[in-house]
Amino acid sequence: HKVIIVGLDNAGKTTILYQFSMNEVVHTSPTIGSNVEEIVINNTRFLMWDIGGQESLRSSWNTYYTNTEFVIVVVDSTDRERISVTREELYKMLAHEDLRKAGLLIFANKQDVKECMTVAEISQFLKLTSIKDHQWHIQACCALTGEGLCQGLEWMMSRLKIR
Ligand SMILES: Nc1nc2c(ncn2[C@@H]2O[C@H](COP(=O)(O)OP(=O)(O)OP(=O)(O)O)[C@@H](O)[C@H]2O)c(=O)[nH]1
Ligand SMILES: [Mg+2]
Repeated sequence: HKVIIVGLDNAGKTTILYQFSMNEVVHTSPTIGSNVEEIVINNTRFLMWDIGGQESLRSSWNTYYTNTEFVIVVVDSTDRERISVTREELYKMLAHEDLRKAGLLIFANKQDVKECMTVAEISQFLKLTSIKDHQWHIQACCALTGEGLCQGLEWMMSRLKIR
């Protein structure tokens, strides 16, 4: 199952990818292009593409969309200034033909930081309840400790069973 991990630069996408594949916090630098890892959970294989989020790279996110079953959007919960940029990018993606059937998992990352936005605040900013044409789920997490990441994967697994 093909999964893409997107979101603004510095959101924690690469940190999440390597928590999934190695159970470790790796030292990251901004991703240019992408990283890909295979993750196997209960005999289910996910091919996860972690894509660089810098502004100049966002226009090429769409080259990764073909056959994507899940989009993981990683939000830096401490970045109140740019949540509206995430919202724009989110709705642009959801409108793309190649992602018509994709499920949407949102990670509200960096929950370890004091005074970060809560899941409720992020849901509201992103207007998630207005999304009717995609299955979606939002999950609080901390990529540094791994907290919340398994719950996100469990949601994806549960969607696969329904289909
Ligand atoms: N406090 C805190 N910092 C985190 C967390 N997750 C990631 N970070 C830090 O955020 C910074 C950016 O993480 P990356 O994983 O490189 O971010 P990215 O989304 O891959 O960024 P690009 O590749 O530029 O798109 C790093 O310094 C991470 O250590 C978290 O849950 N809490
Ligand atoms: Mg990265």
